[in-house]
Amino acid sequence: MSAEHAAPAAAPRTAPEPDGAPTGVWSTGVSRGGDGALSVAGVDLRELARTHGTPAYVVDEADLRRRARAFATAFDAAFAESEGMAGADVYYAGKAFLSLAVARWVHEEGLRIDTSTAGELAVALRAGVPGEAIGLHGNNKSDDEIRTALAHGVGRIVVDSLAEVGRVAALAREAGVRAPVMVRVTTGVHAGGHHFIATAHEDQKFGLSLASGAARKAVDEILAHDELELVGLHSHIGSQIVDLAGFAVAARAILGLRAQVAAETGHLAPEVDLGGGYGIRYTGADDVPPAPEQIARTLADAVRDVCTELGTPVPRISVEPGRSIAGPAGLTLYRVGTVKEVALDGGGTRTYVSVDGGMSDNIRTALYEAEYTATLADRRSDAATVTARVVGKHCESGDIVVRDVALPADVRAGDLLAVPATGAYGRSMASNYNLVPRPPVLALGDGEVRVLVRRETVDDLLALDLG
Ligand SMILES: Cc1ncc(COP(=O)(O)O)c(C=O)c1O
Ligand SMILES: N[C@@H](CCCC[NH3+])C(=O)O
Repeated sequence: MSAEHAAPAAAPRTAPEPDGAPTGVWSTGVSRGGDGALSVAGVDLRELARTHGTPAYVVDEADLRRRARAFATAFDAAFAESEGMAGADVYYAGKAFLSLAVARWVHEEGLRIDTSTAGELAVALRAGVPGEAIGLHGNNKSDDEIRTALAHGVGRIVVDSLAEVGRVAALAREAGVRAPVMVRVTTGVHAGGHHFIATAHEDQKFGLSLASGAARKAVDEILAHDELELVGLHSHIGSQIVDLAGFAVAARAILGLRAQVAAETGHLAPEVDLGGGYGIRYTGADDVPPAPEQIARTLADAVRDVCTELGTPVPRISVEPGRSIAGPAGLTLYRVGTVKEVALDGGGTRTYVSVDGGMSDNIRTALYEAEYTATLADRRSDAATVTARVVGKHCESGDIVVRDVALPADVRAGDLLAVPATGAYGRSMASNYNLVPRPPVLALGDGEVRVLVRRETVDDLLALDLG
């Protein structure tokens, strides 16, 4: 279990102060001014709230770009062909957060894009990312999704079931193309911050099992279809992982399958994708996750060692980080409304601080018991701290944004609260529960604000309702 989901400390902590460190909970562009207000990339969040309203997702463009570039640089270096490797590609996992601008940014920084639905695929294509630099995942792809992927020449369709082999082959035949496919292999490695986000153990919906022989069967069926080109094998073990050991175990398993297939069929898969899932910090009390350089080096060592043992050439490697690129680059800015003190059974009190968003803009606390922290964003306070819980405005007692945090006792209606590390799986998992319009995504850079995704309005919601 990762620190993200560890039992809360007895006394809640205050949020760490922004310090510009890339390993902190805040993006590197966050700072607190002399008057106590937070700013991001030179933009004062009080001014941002006045002009654009709250709640709002705030993205630090330079920080997101830097994280994307760090992955590209680290993997290029660790898998450099001069080192006896066959190179590496980094695919940004669009499910973390995808918009036209973000797709362009990460592509400009040297990344490809991993998509898992027609919607994500459409955004990546509209952003101008070439089909060959896009991958398509999905455990239940529609014919239309597969057709669109083939029509745009995506670089890989990651096959997730035996039934999909024949379907992709038929649609490739219909389109008159040869489909580049990978097989998503479940290696049996159980990893991830919460059991809902672990993806490579046997009893879940993703992939084809290595242990049962289903993965091998898919490989054989693909090799028997002229319309399909087996470009590689894929493993994704889970998400919010801070211990890299599981990746090495999965790499060993998947490289073993690749060697076995090569020995028995003569087909040596040119590529192996080791998935995403690298963890980030959410509270500051959690472990410092490995940096891209360490991740790339660890994976490169594991791949090199296993291939040497197996006597097979090293494949081209790809990875699919999402959270570790978008997560720390974002924060959510809320306005405090009702503040209520509640007596606790065992004595003491808890201060419920209601904000103008909640589980509709961040479902992760309710869904995974994820931990976050929060701080006043518009002022400094010297008041003693109280045990606080930041909650939303939804009709649900589980509508919690931050379960436990120490906030100044004078926290009051009208204050601004910032919750860090919400750049991944915040907006992308947002809902309209209670018909609450979803917040905008605002990119901040060089003192400028750019609206990446505008705020939804009640009229937007009514426009969908045809009576
Ligand atoms: C296949 C696949 N690739 C990549 C990712 C991205 O994971 P993360 O955002 O944790 O890096 C996921 C999500 O867990 C996934 O399912
Ligand atoms: N949505 C998850 C992780 C993605 C799982 C995708 N396989 C989260 O917020 O942590």
